[in-house]
Amino acid sequence: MVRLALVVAEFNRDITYMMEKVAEEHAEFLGAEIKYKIRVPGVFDIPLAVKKLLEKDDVDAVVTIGCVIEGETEHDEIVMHNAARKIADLTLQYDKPVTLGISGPGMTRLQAEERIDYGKRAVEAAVKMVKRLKEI
Ligand SMILES: Nc1c(NC[C@H](O)[C@H](O)[C@H](O)CO)[nH]c(=O)[nH]c1=O
Ligand SMILES: CC(=O)[C@@H](O)COP(=O)(O)O
Repeated sequence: MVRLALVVAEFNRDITYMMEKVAEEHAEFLGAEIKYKIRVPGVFDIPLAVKKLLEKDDVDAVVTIGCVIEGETEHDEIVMHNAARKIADLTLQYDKPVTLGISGPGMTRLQAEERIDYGKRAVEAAVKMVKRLKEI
């Protein structure tokens, strides 16, 4: 059984809550176990939580869930690009899949509501990566 950990950003909680539930439902459908779930204030805060979870021996992969919605400035770009870069760095550093279930940047709230399935996609990718990496 694939053992997952979820890191969920609370910022835009009305949207990330739905992303979280869809992701959990898909993990159950795939027969994967969610061993840990941690909520963080926002997407920018995700990498440290990912690092702590990757250090656990009973975690095969980490799924990140969040939603970055544009404001009046380009702050959304800063949040997303830095978080995404560190997430990519961590997956290579710890040799475990860390998948990106974070929508945005440059996104309106309506566009975010249309992308609730990003968390589901990230669960799918995490399970596939764990299984396929074991084959090589
Ligand atoms: N604007 C969004 C944020 N901003 C907050 C940061 O992610 C972070 O929590 C803060 O800078 C403190 O470290 N976060 C999101 O998840 N989504 C946004 O649209
Ligand atoms: C992406 C965010 O943090 C967002 O709340 C920033 O809004 P603003 O660009 O208006 O400061």
